This record gives sequence, C-alpha cells and structure tokens, in this order.
Amino acid sequence: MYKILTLNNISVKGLERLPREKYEISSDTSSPDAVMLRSFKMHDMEIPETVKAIGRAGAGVNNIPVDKMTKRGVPVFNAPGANANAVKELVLAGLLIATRNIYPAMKFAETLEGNDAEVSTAVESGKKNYVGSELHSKTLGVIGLGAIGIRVANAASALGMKVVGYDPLISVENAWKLSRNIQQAMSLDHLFSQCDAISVHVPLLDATKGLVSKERIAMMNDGAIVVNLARGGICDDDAVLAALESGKLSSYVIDFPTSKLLRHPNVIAFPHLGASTGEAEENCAVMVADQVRDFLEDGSIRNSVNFPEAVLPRGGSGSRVTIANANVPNMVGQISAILAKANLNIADLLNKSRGELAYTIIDLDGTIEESALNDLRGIEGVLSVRHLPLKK
Ligand SMILES: NC(=O)c1ccc[n+]([C@@H]2O[C@H](COP(=O)([O-])OP(=O)(O)OC[C@H]3O[C@@H](n4cnc5c(N)ncnc54)[C@H](O)[C@@H]3O)[C@@H](O)[C@H]2O)c1
Ligand SMILES: O=C(O)[C@H](O)COP(=O)(O)O
Repeated sequence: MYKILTLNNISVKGLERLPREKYEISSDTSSPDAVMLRSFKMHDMEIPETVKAIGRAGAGVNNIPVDKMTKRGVPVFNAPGANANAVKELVLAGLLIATRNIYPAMKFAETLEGNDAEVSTAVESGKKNYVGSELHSKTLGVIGLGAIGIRVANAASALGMKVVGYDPLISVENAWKLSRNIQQAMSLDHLFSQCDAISVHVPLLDATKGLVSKERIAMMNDGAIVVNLARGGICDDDAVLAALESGKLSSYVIDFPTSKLLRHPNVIAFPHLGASTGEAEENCAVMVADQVRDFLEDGSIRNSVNFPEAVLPRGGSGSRVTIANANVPNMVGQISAILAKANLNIADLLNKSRGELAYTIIDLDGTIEESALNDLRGIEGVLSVRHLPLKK
C-alpha cells in the first residue's frame, strides 16, 4: 500500500487516479511515500524520510524546498500548462476591470435606490464618472512566454492589442505556438519603454525578484497598468504604490495582495484566484496524480522540475531498480559492477541526466537482494535507490 499525504485539498478527479486498493490518501499520515499539494508552504516543514516524491498540483514550486529534495534524490513534479487557460482568462478580466473601471462602477450601482425611473436617472447621470478606455490598439508587454504567457499574448493580440513579448529562455515548442503578430522585445527595458500595460508570467526566482522595478515602471507610458498573477515579489510593491500615487500607473492587478496593497483604490486585488476554476483544479490534480503514480510504481519521471525526463517500458523478468545520483563519471560503471557481482543480468537500462543530477532505471532478469541494494546505496554520490519488484 502506498501512502499519500495531502497538504491541500486536491480535486477528487485527481485522487481517483490512485486506486484505493493500492493507495491510502490522508491529510494526516506520518510516513507517506509521496506528498501532494497546491500552495502549502513546505519550507519550514519536517519532511519525513519516507517521502519518495512530491507532486505539486499546479505550476509554481516556490513553496517547495526543491534543492533540499534534489539532495535527497526525491523528484518534485508539477503540472505544466494544466491551469494556464484559467490564468489567461483572469488576466484578461483584470485588464478589463482596470480599463473599464468595473469595480468602482459596480460599487456605485450597488448604492442606487428608488423606483425604476429614479434608478435610471441616477445611472445616466453617474456613468460619466466611470468612463474607461479600450484595450484595442494599446500595447501589452508579456514577460515570460511559457504556458500562460503565450496564451495571454495570443488572446490579447486577438482582442486587437499590440503585443510585445520577452523571454530569453523561451522553448522551441512555445515559440511555435506564439502568434506571428507578437513582437519580440530585445530586453526588458525595450519592452517597458513601449507599453501601456504589462503582464508578468515568470516564476519567482532570484533573477525575477523585483523585476518590475521603479526604474522600469518609469519607462512605461503614463497611466499604464501592471498585471501580476505570477507571484508577489516579482513587482516591487513600494515602487508600484509610488507610481499609483503619481499617476504613472493607473492600476495594479495582483493575485497576491499584501497588507500595504489592500484597499488602495487603484489596486485590483484577487485572493490568489488564477488557477481556481473547476477545470484547472481537475487538470492539475489528474496530471500530477498520474505522474506520482507512474513514479511510485514504475520509477518513470515526467514533468519533474528537478529530475530529467525518464520513461522506460517495463522489461526483464525480475526487479526494476532506480538510482538517483550525482552526475559524475563512472557511476553507471560502478552500478554495473555491483549488479555483475550479484550475478544479475541487465535486461534494459536508461540513464538520463539534468545538470548535476543523473537518474538511472535498470530492469533485471532476476530478483535483487537487499545486500546488493545496500552496496548501490554505498556508492559515493548516490542519493536514492529504489527497488520496484515486478508488477503482478
Ligand atoms: N495566480 C495563479 O494562480 C497562478 C497559476 C499558475 C501559475 N502561476 C505563476 O505563473 C508562473 C508561470 O507559469 P507558467 O505555467 O506559464 O510557467 P512556464 O514554466 O510554462 O513559463 C514560465 C516562463 O518564464 C520564462 N522565464 C523564466 N525566467 C525568466 C526571466 N528572467 N525573464 C523572462 N522570462 C523568464 C521561462 O523561459 C518560461 O517560458 C508560475 O511559475 C507561477 O508562479 C500563478
Ligand atoms: O502556481 C500555481 O499553479 C498557482 O499559483 C496556483 O496555486 P493554487 O494551486 O494554490 O491555486
């Protein structure tokens, strides 16, 4: 029986991918094989040594101690793209709420009283206070052209916006998906200096902290809008507030409000709602549950943020062994020597690496004994070894 610890509510559709006869799922288990979560902050948590995998039902992994897990040889999985459409739609909503003064206008409408004629009179005289502007022909800068950024860029272009994108690390696959109407900015400064609005879609990293800075906001067109549904910390809140005061910015749309941002009349704050649609919650949970299951049962790695992709169909007539180790020379040589000493024939082998980490899946003809597994664990640089007996 595999034990799964859930640290947030995970969509039932996802949990259903883990059959009850094999999986015990609980928000309170002391020795889990895997953890599934959304935004729960794991950094201060004591993570049991029994944990073999972490599955983030979402995109961002800044709430997970990924480096610590890598050193333990534990893969962290996420669900790339599974909530991207939900975020895209909320970005468009944020832009429209900002440009059409929708929130203050709705608050005004809620104050109206009287009979139909009186309400109508108040509507017609009040509406002049909420005149907005149109997105059409305005310039939007999209920073980060990953799963969300490309969707935002393409959708904004379809609405008639001029769209400029910036992502020095864009994948070839994403570049193919980008509308040819999207222009490429050669630098962040180049992007900011053309924009009426920007939307950030990068992970929170040291390199992206404070990316929307006082200096860059100053380059934007007057009355510009900043949309941040990515993470707090990517924008410098003090710089944003000062720019809202001066009128340089007209609105700040943020999915991660802080106390100083709350109740500012030009801050449009959502309570981290980007991925909160039934569809996105289901997509993320299903994707990550499948990945965690494949790893626990077969050692396969798909969509890990710290391990290489590694999928090997089951072969051999005996044990499967998986090994995570430092990516240094002669690891496979040392592993093979131990298996040869144990008189085990290798039926199939996959060895992949990613940065400083390597991962090997080996199918054997025959069953490996605990002593040979311990010899593998004893190789300098080996981080984790798992034995996955032949599936019944
Ligand atoms: N508000 C929400 O509910 C919500 C939902 C999903 C994702 N997010 C946030 O949005 C982020 C992006 O999500 P995604 O699914 O598009 O991820 P993604 O990995 O598909 O895309 C991120 C993109 O950012 C680019 N990038 C990285 N560093 C960069 C830099 N310094 N400058 C420019 N580009 C850079 C990468 O090349 C990549 O293309 C997540 O990391 C998460 O923090 C928020
Ligand atoms: O990174 C993400 O996927 C989002 O921030 C969604 O977080 P949530 O799953 O807690 O809504």
